[in-house]
Amino acid sequence: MNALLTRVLGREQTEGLHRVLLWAALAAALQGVAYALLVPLLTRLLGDDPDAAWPWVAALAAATVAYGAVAFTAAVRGNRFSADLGRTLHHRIGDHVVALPLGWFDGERTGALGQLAGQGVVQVMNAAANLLRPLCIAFVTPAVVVLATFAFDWRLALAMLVAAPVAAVAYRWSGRLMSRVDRQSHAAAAETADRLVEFARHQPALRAFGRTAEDHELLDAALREQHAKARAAVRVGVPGIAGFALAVQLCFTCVLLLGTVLALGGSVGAGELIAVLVLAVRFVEPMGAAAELGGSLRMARGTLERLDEVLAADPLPQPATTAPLPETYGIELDGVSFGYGDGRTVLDGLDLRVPAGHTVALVGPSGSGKTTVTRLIARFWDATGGTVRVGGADVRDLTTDQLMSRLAMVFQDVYLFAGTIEGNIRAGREDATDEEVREAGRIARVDEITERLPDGWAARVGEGGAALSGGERQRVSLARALLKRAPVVLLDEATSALDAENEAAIQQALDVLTADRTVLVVAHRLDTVRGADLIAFLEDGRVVERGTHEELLALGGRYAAFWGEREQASGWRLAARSQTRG
Ligand SMILES: Nc1ncnc2c1ncn2[C@@H]1O[C@H](COP(=O)(O)OP(=O)(O)OP(=O)(O)O)[C@@H](O)[C@H]1O
Repeated sequence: MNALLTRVLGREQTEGLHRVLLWAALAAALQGVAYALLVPLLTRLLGDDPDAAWPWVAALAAATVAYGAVAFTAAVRGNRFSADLGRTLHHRIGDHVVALPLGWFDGERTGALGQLAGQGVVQVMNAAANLLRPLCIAFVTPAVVVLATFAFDWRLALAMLVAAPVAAVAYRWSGRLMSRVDRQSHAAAAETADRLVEFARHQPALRAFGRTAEDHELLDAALREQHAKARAAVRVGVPGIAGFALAVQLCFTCVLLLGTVLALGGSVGAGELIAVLVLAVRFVEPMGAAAELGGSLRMARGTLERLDEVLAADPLPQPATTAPLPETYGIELDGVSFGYGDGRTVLDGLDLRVPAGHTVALVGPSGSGKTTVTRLIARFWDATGGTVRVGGADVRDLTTDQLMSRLAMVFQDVYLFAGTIEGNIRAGREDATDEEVREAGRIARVDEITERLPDGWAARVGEGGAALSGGERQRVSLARALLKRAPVVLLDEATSALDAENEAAIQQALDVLTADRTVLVVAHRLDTVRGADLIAFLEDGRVVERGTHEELLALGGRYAAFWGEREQASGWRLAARSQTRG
């Protein structure tokens, strides 16, 4: 457990936790001492000379005041520690997650991570603030009570001591039962959370296909599974908790019986018996509370284990020493192989060169790996074989900042941050002047959009840019790329057709963005393909043909066939359009 804590919380916070535990244990011990003082106090009070009780009253008062002060300090420290812990955990998760390869963030993990960083961290914080003290009381107070009883009557103390392992065994048994169902319930809850997020996010698509909550099968199945697990938790959990409570009560009854037998035998007086019974109650009560605390403690432990898994995921390795920044800006892929981890090979010994200042177009059938090539250059993933170089430097020898400062990326799925239009453009280069930001905006014709909006450049774009149209989002993202002024441009051309206004604006911005740059373009427009300095035709993760448009047409191979199909398709589109107009 300690190793798990150190891994997840870090050394400093684990030491902090030990200090909080120490204060809580001290408070619990003082509470035990106060209870123990009841024995001589009650014995004197119920005996022949009640005045002899006064010194014990004073001792009890002193122990109670000391307990109050220490318990208050323990509570304050516990709460302060809990707040620090929340911050630390969020930082640790954040720092680690930003260094993970993008391959780590598949749909399921993202949902689970959200739950872990939100609900999970709160659970651990609550455990630190509200669980440690009662837990110490549950174990330390009874221990002090047993020790005190030894001073008074060793037979009763022994009976309590025997009762402790019985209760401990029952506690472990009920805990084991519960933790199995806890794990299953948690997995079911995480799956339901994922499906709910998916259901909420993809409402347009679901509605378009007439899917309501009832017939969204995945969500429905997840909800059913969660319900079943919740019922199983009750089925298994209730006997566990009841069994533990029974064991505790049995122990108490045994002590009670023994005390009564001893009192009847005359070896213990009535006053002592009452005192010892009070102690016995104080002995079993905190142990009973342990059963309820156990559930929350197990959940906190489960959360720590899941956090441990996240923190154990290998980050994208960063170079030990920083390589000098490349002077030239060509791209080279040498014998690059890659798969997404599902056993399928996506790129298979791929060789590709984009000389500095040239434009290479990647074409090929859908799924041939064109987008994957751009992702490996941007090091969203590391190639499993071969080398990817930018400006002659292996991308693995460059820090993320170095590599990203070289690249401007324009991908199909544009994401805008939920800020203003201006803020989104500025994200391309934070230290750009206002004039530079506006200039980039003007080139991508974002000014035409801001003129229409009441807040102009300060108009908010909504989450992911939802307040703008698809074409408008692309224009803002292009302005962002333009502002970056990176020497290497990776471009995944949009496949979807845009209206004439957006199309013209985007083309104009792209012309500026790619002029005199090293450009690798996943090309879909025939003009882009034809205008490239070199075309690489990809099939099954390899470059099967390369050359200029004319050379490849003359070759009469895969590219020529592809070109023929595309031309025919665009001919059909043109014909269809002129027919509808006519
Ligand atoms: N994140 C991912 N996880 C698993 N497999 C993936 C992932 N992204 C792509 N693939 C798979 O890798 C293969 C290549 O995909 P890629 O997107 O590179 O192809 P593409 O040539 O760009 O296709 P398209 O022209 O349709 O965009 C495909 O079979 C695809 O299913």
